[in-house]
Amino acid sequence: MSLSLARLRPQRQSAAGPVDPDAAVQLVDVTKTYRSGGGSVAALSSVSLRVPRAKFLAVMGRSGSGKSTLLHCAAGLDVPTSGSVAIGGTEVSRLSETERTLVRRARVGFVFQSYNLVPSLTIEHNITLPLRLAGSPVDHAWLESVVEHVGLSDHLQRMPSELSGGQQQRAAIARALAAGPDVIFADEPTGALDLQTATDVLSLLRDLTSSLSQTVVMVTHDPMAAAWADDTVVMADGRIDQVLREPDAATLAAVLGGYHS
Ligand SMILES: Nc1ncnc2c1ncn2[C@@H]1O[C@H](COP(=O)(O)OP(=O)(O)OP(=O)(O)O)[C@@H](O)[C@H]1O
Repeated sequence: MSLSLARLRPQRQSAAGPVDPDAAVQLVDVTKTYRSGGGSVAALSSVSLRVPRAKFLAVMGRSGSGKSTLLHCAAGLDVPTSGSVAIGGTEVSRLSETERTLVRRARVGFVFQSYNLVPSLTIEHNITLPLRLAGSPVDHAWLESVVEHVGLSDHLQRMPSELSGGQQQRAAIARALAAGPDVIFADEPTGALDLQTATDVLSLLRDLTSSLSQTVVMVTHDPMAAAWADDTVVMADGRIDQVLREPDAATLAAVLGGYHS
């Protein structure tokens, strides 16, 4: 039997409650437990989170607080032990691995600290790779606008090694945007960049939410980076401990400092 996205249309009801079709991402009562050394670790405990469309959300918290686990579950890379995760109204937490892969390819973009571009492909082919993997046609008008948006129109035929770190990260952002995803997950996207280049990349992510109504969820340790987001959730011991609305970097640094003492 072939799988198609048509079969994975948005649902209105999930085992954990109603799915909100207007949310880009919705977690309801998500728990993730890992077995570890004969015992178990609760990496996420009863996490509920709704990320509206066109929001830029930062996720912070000290090491081990559950940020990566949250990102992996929210992006459909992993399934929760209990609770539900919906992306663009489709409950991914109850799909098979193959179905989740299809949803991810069509609806989720990823940006990583290390860019993860394929070194042997041109920038153009890197950007269109997710579309080709998904067997989707390349919408050239959309692609042109995305490439222009990230400022790489003159670099499409170059190889990744011929670009600066900031340019490579902008190519990775274009790749994440190419399929018109419900949400882009960015994991420490500026961790490898100098301050000015990091500022350019954060300004671009910020701009995507306003000009393209793109939802972005960014995990970061850096209060300066998180300050570019609309809101910041602070994780502690696998829970969302605080939600800060439009905090500035100084407020975030002070709040984060409290978790390290
Ligand atoms: N595969 C795994 N097996 C066992 N325990 C795990 C696994 N993955 C994560 N954990 C544990 O779950 C908890 C949350 O880990 P997670 O990686 O989500 O934290 P984090 O906030 O992303 O940390 P960091 O900032 O260091 O990346 C930690 O106690 C971690 O040791």
